[in-house]
Amino acid sequence: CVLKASQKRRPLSRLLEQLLRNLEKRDPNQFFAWPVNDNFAPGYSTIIRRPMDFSTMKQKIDDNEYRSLNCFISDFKLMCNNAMKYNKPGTVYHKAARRLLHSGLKQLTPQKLRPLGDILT
Ligand SMILES: CC(=O)c1cc(-c2ccccc2)c2ncccn12
Repeated sequence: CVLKASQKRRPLSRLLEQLLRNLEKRDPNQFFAWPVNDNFAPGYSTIIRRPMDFSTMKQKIDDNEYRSLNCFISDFKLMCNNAMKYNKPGTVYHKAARRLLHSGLKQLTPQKLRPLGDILT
């Protein structure tokens, strides 16, 4: 069937969804899939002022809240840095965040993204 204009995905949204799926694959334990719950992480909401997780990023894509790739990358970095702030070095979550940040950013370099063409300009 023909997609109505309202259903047509914006090129940037399609790209961000693809990048998000790629980043989620690097979180096999799904530590970053959902907002961190204070019941699992005592005091989390007082220590971390701007929580972020993959489900929230997905919702922001669907709500067209990302005006650019850089805003998307900022939320990804925020999510990883929150985990490295709240969790002590050496913990499974701190290590997973560091690894996710480094491997994720390698996928988001201009060299990797250039083939996607002028969609990013
Ligand atoms: C990302 C993060 O900081 C995190 C994820 C989790 C988490 C726990 C269970 C299932 C999914 C994520 C968590 N638990 C305790 C302390 C911190 N965390």
